[in-house]
Amino acid sequence: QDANGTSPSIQGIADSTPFCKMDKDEKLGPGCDVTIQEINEINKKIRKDVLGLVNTDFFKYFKFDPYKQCTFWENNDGLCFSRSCAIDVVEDWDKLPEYWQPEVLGGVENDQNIVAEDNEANFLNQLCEGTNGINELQKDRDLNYFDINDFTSKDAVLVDLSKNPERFTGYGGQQAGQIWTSIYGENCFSTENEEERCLAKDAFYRIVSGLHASIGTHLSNDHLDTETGEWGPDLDLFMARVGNFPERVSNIYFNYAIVAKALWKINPYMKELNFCSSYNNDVKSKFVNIVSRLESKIFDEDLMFKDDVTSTLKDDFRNRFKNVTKIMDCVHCDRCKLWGKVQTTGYATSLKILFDLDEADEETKQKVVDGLTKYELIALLNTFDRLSKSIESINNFEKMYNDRFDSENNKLESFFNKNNFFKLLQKATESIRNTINSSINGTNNVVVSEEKENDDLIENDATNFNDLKMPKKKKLNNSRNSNEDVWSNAWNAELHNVAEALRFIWRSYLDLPKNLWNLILSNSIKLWNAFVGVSNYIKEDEDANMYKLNI
Ligand SMILES: Cc1cc2nc3c(=O)[nH]c(=O)nc-3n(C[C@H](O)[C@H](O)[C@H](O)COP(=O)(O)OP(=O)(O)OC[C@H]3O[C@@H](n4cnc5c(N)ncnc54)[C@H](O)[C@@H]3O)c2cc1C
Repeated sequence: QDANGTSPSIQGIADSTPFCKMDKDEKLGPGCDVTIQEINEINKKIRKDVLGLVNTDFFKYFKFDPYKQCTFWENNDGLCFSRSCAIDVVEDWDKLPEYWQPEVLGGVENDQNIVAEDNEANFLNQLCEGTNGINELQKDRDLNYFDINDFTSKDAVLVDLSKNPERFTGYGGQQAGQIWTSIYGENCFSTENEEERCLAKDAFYRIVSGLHASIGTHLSNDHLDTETGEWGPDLDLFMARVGNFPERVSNIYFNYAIVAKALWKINPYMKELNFCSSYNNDVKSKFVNIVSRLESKIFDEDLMFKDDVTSTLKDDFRNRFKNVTKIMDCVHCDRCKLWGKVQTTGYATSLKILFDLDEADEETKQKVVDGLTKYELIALLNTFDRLSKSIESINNFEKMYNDRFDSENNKLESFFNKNNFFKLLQKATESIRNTINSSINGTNNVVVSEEKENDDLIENDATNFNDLKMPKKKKLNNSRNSNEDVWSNAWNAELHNVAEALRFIWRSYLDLPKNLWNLILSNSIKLWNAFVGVSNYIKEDEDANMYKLNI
């Protein structure tokens, strides 16, 4: 055992756990001057505010079109019939809080139909004081990494995200597999510059894999136990989907860095916009509180798409990511589609802010910041919350894993180190070996050896078996040496054998008259029976056991 009391074999197992394989003090990769440990610390500090923010009335509503056609393959008809796949849409406007009612919001007449017809876009715009807050949907589509039609469709619905949590839905199988394959398949860029392509490919893959792993973390963290009917974390599922793959865990942190940097980058402009202050002062302070904990070094977006040569690559990247957001239309499970849209739009917004907003250039500022829609902001914040929640869950799963690992180690240790079956078996084997040796060398050795084993057992396990009453140890006279014992035993045995033989002869002489008398009597009876004819009636040599009862 080492200084910590851990046996080398167990230490070896501990070193090879997936969590140990992750170096928490190593930087997350090129472009990220931050470690997993540092992100854990940041996340702990801001988690409460992030949660508070996504539950405010501004950030908890999202608009999307669940009926939009899948444009990537035909015959995409199919439905997820599980209740967990369904979404609850905001329909009953009367039940919304007073400040959500149309007459309070910008003097719209008390006519719910107007709100419905105008689409909720108008409704939400007024929530943030229209032009004073977030601008109308941006028409300049070139800069977008998502499909802007998602929010202009007349079939789009408004959903309260807090009432439709991202969790296990049961969606999976071939359809889900096809979606993931298509998404990963978008990671294919055409450029001569090998280095740029590698960086773009790597970033694209990490974003998609981080999204995939984050979804896997949520569905494992909020999983339905079909036996008890209760929702809760499933450690085995998490390990199978994410925990056993340090690379996937690291990609979640990478995505956290990307979205955090995008938030950091728009922070100065949020102040300018006097963001939604008229409806909820708390929102702004929470936002500022979160962003003030983030640092610029968390992600260096300048490493990618550095010069003009890369602008084609950037366009390619943008179009391919836009495809990822559109592939979400092919998802059969509405709940998964909703969160898929929220998060891909959140990443799309981050990429736009990171790669197209040049703080030194007023024109890009106009294009990017002033053009941000509230849906992008809602998606951005909610995506950050999803990642923040994933990181919280990963830390929680790590604790669960270590607790289980420790308790299994303890069991393993006590299994091998205490007086368990295998130890007793080992002792029994030694004892048998000694017995065999003793029977070859002499009988007393067996006794001595067994006694010694008993003594050892009692002494070694005195602490473990205090409650057990063991028989008193026999004290043996060990003064004679073993050779003397052998000869004296042999002599005594021989004497004993001779005495027994003499006793047998003497006993035979004593019994002779009685035996002679019995013999004469038995033969006389036989003769008499023959004389009177009984011998024909009973066959004496017949086995008595052969008689049968004929009842
Ligand atoms: C957009 C979308 C949203 C979804 N949302 C939900 C949801 O909210 N709730 C829910 O219960 N299910 C959701 N699903 C389904 C879920 O993601 C899985 O597809 C499903 O649980 C089946 O999992 P699986 O083990 O078959 O492998 P999948 O997760 O489907 O993965 C397929 C293959 O991809 C590889 N892979 C897995 N994870 C990664 C990773 N992080 N990085 C790189 N490669 C990886 C593995 O080789 C794996 O075999 C969603 C699916 C999609 C496409």
